[in-house]
Amino acid sequence: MSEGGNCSFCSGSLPRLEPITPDDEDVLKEETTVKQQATEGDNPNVAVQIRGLVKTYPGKSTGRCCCKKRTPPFHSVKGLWLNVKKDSLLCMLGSNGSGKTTTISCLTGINPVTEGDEHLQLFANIKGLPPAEIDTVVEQLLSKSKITKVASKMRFCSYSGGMKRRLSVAAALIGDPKLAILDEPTTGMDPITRRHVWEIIEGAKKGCAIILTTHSMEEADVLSDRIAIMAKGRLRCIGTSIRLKSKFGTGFIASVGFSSETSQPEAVKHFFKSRLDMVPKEENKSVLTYVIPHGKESLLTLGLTTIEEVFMNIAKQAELETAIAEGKFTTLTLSSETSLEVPAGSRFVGIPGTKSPQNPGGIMVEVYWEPDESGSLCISGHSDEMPIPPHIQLSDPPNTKSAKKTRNYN
Ligand SMILES: Nc1ncnc2c1ncn2[C@@H]1O[C@H](COP(=O)(O)OP(=O)(O)OP(=O)(O)O)[C@@H](O)[C@H]1O
Repeated sequence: MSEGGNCSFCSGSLPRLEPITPDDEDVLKEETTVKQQATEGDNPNVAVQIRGLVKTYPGKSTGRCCCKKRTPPFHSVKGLWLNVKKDSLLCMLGSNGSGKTTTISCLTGINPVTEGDEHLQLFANIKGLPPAEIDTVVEQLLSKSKITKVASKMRFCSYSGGMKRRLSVAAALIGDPKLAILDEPTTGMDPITRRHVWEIIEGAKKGCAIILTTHSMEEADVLSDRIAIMAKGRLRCIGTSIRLKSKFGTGFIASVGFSSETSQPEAVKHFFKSRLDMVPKEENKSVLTYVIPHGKESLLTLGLTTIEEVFMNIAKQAELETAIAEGKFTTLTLSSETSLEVPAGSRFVGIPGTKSPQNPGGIMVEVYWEPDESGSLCISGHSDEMPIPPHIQLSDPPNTKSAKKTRNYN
């Protein structure tokens, strides 16, 4: 399919996006499976198949009259191959601007695609309910979405944002559709209402394929059969929550809580130090948190890391790639007040000029990142300075200006 009438720069046609081979084995496998199924014919277990979706927005005009310029075209989705299976929920995660809504808008036809097919093996039922069933169904809808009798007499426009969303989710799922697409269905809901909506969604999975986008990692963990994480318009990983946690999590999280002042955090710290040679990742009055690397888990009984950590690792990797490609750097100010320019998302940063006979590799810090309100990564802190351990690989940045300040990162 093509997006007729949209001209880019001066040529009148949007530039084609060169196919990008995924780095991740599961993303590559998904792409290969979809391509194979597309050639061989329909797969009865698949409700929606996205075949090489590309969405390119034309550049915008800036300036006036003779000074008019166009910004370059922007590839919002860069070749997405994805199966959504029947009777299951696929959750799409991604930072702001990663391309989730664009994908959904292309799927629902709100937005024309630039390249690719979307192939719906099952269409959502047009809800042609028999008139005799309508009253019962409406009552079920209101009770499922926990809209009270008083509220049911109010106009929809005077509902709160949370009530509107709750009713919209129930309305989307009523009448047993075969496919439901829910774009951030629980945004802005209080935790209790959110749980009601989760129950509605969970109950609707049988007989229905659901595509859901969210910024809530807990929601993704609770509801998903598979999770797809997008970054910068590309699918970066796909799989069950357990698969992603064991593949992308740095290990296991152990949180040790202290219920009274008589508890002994020092004894716990000593245990972890002597048994696993580890210091707490986070520490406050009542909890010590440790990240146990893969390989050491057999020494303790542990739970897997969270989807939030998986998401942050994927987002950091994507930011790092872009920062390196575009030469974008962020200022890291160390406790010693030294400032270094580091690519966004870099985890281990070597400090220039710290090589010594005691520390022949030099000194480094681990940098902590968190998303800001717009979803971009910003520095939330850094570890104490420490000698660079032999197993940590730091590479030289390509930016010579910054290389003067920051020699190493990864
Ligand atoms: N009409 C448009 N013209 C140009 N660029 C657009 C347009 N719509 C979206 N984009 C760009 O496409 C990218 C993907 O946007 P999209 O809304 O799909 O992201 P998202 O993952 O849904 O983000 P969010 O979590 O904030 O909803 C963004 O960089 C956005 O600025």
